[in-house]
Amino acid sequence: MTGGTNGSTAGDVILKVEGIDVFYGASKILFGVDLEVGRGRTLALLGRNGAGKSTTMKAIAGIARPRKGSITMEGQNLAGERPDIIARAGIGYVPEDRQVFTMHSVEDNLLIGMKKGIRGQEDWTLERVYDTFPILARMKDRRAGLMSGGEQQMLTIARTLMGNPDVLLLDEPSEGLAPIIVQAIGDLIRTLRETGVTIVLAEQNMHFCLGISEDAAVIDKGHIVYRDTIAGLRANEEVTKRYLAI
Ligand SMILES: Nc1ncnc2c1ncn2[C@@H]1O[C@H](COP(=O)(O)OP(=O)(O)OP(=O)(O)O)[C@@H](O)[C@H]1O
Repeated sequence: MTGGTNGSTAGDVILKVEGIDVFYGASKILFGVDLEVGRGRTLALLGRNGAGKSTTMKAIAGIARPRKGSITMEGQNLAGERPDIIARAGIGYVPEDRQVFTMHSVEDNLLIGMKKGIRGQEDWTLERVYDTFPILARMKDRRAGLMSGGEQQMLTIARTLMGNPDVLLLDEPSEGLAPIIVQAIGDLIRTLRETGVTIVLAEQNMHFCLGISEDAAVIDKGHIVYRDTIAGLRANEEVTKRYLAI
């Protein structure tokens, strides 16, 4: 593993992944993955198609079970716990495949996601979500299944926020969306960062992460191969050429 001298996340670490191995059947997919996410920071987990980004996110969210290693949030070990326990510990997960309740209205989708945060905080209310996502306010009575991909992505993020997470996992939120929508999602993530939520953003596209994340980790064939600030990564042509599709 290589990385910049200033490391990735100085200071207070809220989420720590140490040495996790994940298998799908007999195939080993993650090999001792380590990540450190600083409180209130945004970490971009970058890598090519099939590198292991989604599997890492699923392991943190409790959907893929690590066979080895630990995942700690505020010192509590969550590796191998059920997804609902992990969500209750303050981790909000937005999967790649945007899971909205298609037969329900936008507002019902948001209400389904509503719960207090682990510290009892109720920072995200319907009102605040509609303020932050005006597009959802305009569509609140629409059936979620009738929304575009970008709108569904926004709704999935908003629904996850209604659970008042301390850490938000976003798995390729820009995937398959038109450039103008990708830009809107980028703006939204920038707005969310200002609220102090910690974000882990899995992405193939480093350029999307510039100006959104401070920290970067690169995964390749299930190994973390580089950790640094995103600025350090951007300046490292050898690493970006070798491991990222740029
Ligand atoms: N359910 C599964 N069963 C078996 N192998 C899987 C499964 N899901 C993913 N894989 C394999 O695990 C590896 C890592 O996949 P993963 O989805 O984590 O990569 P990724 O970096 O998120 O890529 P993508 O951008 O395609 O989502 C790939 O080789 C993939 O084929």
